[in-house]
Amino acid sequence: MTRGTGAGTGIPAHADVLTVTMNPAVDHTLTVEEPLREGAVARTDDAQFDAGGKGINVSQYLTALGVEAPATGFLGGPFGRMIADALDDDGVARDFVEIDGRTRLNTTVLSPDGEYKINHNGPVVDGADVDALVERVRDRDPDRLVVAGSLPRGIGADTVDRLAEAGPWETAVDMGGAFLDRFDGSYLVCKPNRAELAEATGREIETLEDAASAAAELRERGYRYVLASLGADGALLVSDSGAVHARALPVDVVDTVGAGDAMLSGFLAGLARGESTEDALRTAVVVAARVVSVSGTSVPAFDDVFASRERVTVARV
Ligand SMILES: O=P(O)(O)OC[C@@]1(O)O[C@H](CO)[C@@H](O)[C@@H]1O
Repeated sequence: MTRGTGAGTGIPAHADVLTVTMNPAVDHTLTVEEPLREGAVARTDDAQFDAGGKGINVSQYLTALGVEAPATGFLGGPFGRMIADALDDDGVARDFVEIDGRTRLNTTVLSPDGEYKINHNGPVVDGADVDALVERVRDRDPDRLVVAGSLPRGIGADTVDRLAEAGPWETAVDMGGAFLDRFDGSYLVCKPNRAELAEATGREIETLEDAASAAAELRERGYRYVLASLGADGALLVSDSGAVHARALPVDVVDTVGAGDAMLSGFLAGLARGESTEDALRTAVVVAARVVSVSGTSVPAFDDVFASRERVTVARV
């Protein structure tokens, strides 16, 4: 059955966490047995389609972790309907603004020689769509708002500040490095990866100490926490009490798509459960390890995530 892309059923009147994905995507993951060759057609039986876009992934991961986290943003066209249907099927509440443009399709190719990702820039969104989105967020009056992923054409960093300042909620952002020093508001947390941290601060990041001092500099620009995802080097959390590093867990990586979203989800789930920030960092690392062990942005089993956090070693930097 095809349903509309706007509001689903079961959207709560008040949300603990509400995610905003302004540029959602269907994530198309293809696995090929041979490296791609120019001029040759690669064929595969192995194709997967997931509802994606960073905020949508956070909603899916948080919902699976037991934290109610409806999703909003912009959806349109056939891929928008696929995403709406997938969220309904997975029990993730949604309340999107329907746009005239088409939601995008992003492709990941998993090949023996590596992981290739191609992201479309997405549709154009206009001022009336943004006004409608601000109203959706106000209607849900969340405790925490997560604004994540790239912005569709026609939208700038000021829209993120507008969403953050439209009510009393705390806002987490997960966006490209070029944006992270452009916001005027105060934010709960940002989650750069190493490249984004380097881009946001104009610094070279080679060591953990480099990452910690770049994150401390970024924090001064309006974030209570900077949660930096460092891939195989684990994660770093910088707050007003200094920098803490968590080692990554050993894991067989299938692909890294969604790893950062998983890390932010684990951190927010930890905070929602009243964990200390160090324990929330541990939870973040466990959730990210689970997500990289499955392909695409599908949701892995999270059964004993909270018990497993004791396996993560943390140390002050
Ligand atoms: O183009 P953006 O918005 O920066 O990133 C979009 C995206 O790559 O991020 C998610 C993984 O983090 C995927 O679900 C999705 O395809």
